[in-house]
Amino acid sequence: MTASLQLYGVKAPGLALSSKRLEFGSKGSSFSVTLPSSSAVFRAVEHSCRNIALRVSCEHVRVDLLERKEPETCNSSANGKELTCVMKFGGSSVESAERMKEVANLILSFPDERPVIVLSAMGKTTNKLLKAGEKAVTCGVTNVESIEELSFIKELHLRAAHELGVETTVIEKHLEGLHQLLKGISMMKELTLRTRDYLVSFGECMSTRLFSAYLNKIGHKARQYDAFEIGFITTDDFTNADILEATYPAVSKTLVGDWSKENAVPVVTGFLGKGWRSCAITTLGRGGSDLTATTIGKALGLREIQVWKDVDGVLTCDPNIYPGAQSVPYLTFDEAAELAYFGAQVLHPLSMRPARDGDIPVRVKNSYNPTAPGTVITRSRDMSKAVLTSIVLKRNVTMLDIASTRMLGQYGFLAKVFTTFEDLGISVDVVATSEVSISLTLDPAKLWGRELIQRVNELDNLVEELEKIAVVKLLQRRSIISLIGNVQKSSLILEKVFQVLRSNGVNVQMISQGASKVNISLIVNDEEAEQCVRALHSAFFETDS
Ligand SMILES: Nc1ncnc2c1ncn2[C@@H]1O[C@H](COP(=O)(O)OP(=O)(O)O)[C@@H](O)[C@H]1O
Ligand SMILES: N[C@@H](CC(=O)OP(=O)(O)O)C(=O)O
Repeated sequence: MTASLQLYGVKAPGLALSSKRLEFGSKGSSFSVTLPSSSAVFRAVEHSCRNIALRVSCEHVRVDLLERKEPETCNSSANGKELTCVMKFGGSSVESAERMKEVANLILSFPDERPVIVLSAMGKTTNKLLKAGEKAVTCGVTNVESIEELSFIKELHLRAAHELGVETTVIEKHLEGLHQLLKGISMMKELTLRTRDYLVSFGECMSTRLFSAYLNKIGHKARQYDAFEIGFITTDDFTNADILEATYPAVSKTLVGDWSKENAVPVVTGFLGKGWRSCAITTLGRGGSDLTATTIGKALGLREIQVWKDVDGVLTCDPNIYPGAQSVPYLTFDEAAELAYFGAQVLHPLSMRPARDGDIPVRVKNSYNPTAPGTVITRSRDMSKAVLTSIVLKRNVTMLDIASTRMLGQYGFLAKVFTTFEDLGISVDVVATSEVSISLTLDPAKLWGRELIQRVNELDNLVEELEKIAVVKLLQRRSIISLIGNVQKSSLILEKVFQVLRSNGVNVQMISQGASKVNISLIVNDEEAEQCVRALHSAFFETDS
């Protein structure tokens, strides 16, 4: 049999290839390929070859050869009907068998859609897995059995299998694997980031297997996929990996290829990928299934990406801060990205990128209230009447006031400050500058993700370094309140903001109107922040003016 193979690969950014020519050979066939030297990602060369698939790694480049038996078609199927959209369901949407049944009904209630389904782990499984891992580090091998979270996860998934009426065998291997892994962690007495990612992957691997088995049971043909097996290729930044370009053709090839042979609904694990260098399972950061969904949307050029949550779309503020938050009907990709980046849990911070690149609308819907219109996110929208869209709060932020001691000129000062951040690998969030001083906040997600001791050392080093050229004030426990909206109307927004803050006796410690044109950020003390958000919400969204 002759199979047509497509070759693609990923070159590590910034690395020169030691060899421009790679040679492959296996089972009676061999061929070589010249690698483009400049591009970070290449996708090249079609070969006829007797082998079906082989994987080659060399020092600076990884190359996957994927089976392809037919010339690449666009998204079409045996019966000529293409996949139409992605439907992603978060943990809250699939927290029990009952919810999975409702989600299945929901999917079937759109007979004109031929969706790719992306699922997160059931309910709070990811948190429980992490907790179980932490306990395993200290509890001793003989006590792993009695880790409460392990029993909870086992019971949750086995009960779900029973209630869905599917064979428990679909998840038994994973439950056993999880148990073994926890024993391993407990023997090693350590939980590395790499192991954490492997550990949490069990959640999505099991939820998708259960759901796919259920769809098949009710007569709706489905096929389960582990994202890390179908070409989700990522950086090796365990717990916070980024999707690499090579993912798009690979994912498209597998999903479209399989669909064209048999119209089985693809059910894909959210959140997971495979490190391009390590080949180990990676995760895309908490809430990463949104990014899985938008990546598939772009890879397949689908009409729409739907993310189904437990709220009526993106809301005017976090409903946990103010339950009266209202749903926002329209957003641009830029607004949604800014909102997610500045802390709105509802969307993964990087999830808008593939949707924006592919210009694919994202619809945020409520699986508990499917008739609610939700939020539609597109490239542009009518901003003529838009003032403020949403208020976002990011807590526990560290702020630095850095005032030049005038040992350096203005240019030298700014350059030195930012070089210091670069050298120490610390990300900055919000910045406001004057000629001789800078106020800025440090990205808490990056900083607080690190071990406490490392964090404290890093801050000490940072201050020490900056004190060579400046007087530095380190201010902890601050909050960023981000006002997402039409910055063209900033005077109007700020007028109202300062009225509200003044009447609430709140002092703003820093203010920044970013280049994004959709965000004004205010820094206040942590303890005043929630009250501020509520007052601002009431002024902007609950009065007529
Ligand atoms: N501005 C906001 N709009 C909507 N939800 C928000 C907002 N800010 C915070 N949230 C929280 O985000 C949750 C939904 O996100 P998430 O838990 O990641 O959903 P899922 O797990 O279903 O993907 C909501 O239940 C809500 O509590
Ligand atoms: N299960 C992962 C990934 C995810 O996206 O979850 P959710 O869709 O429930 O936010 C997490 O908890 O982070």
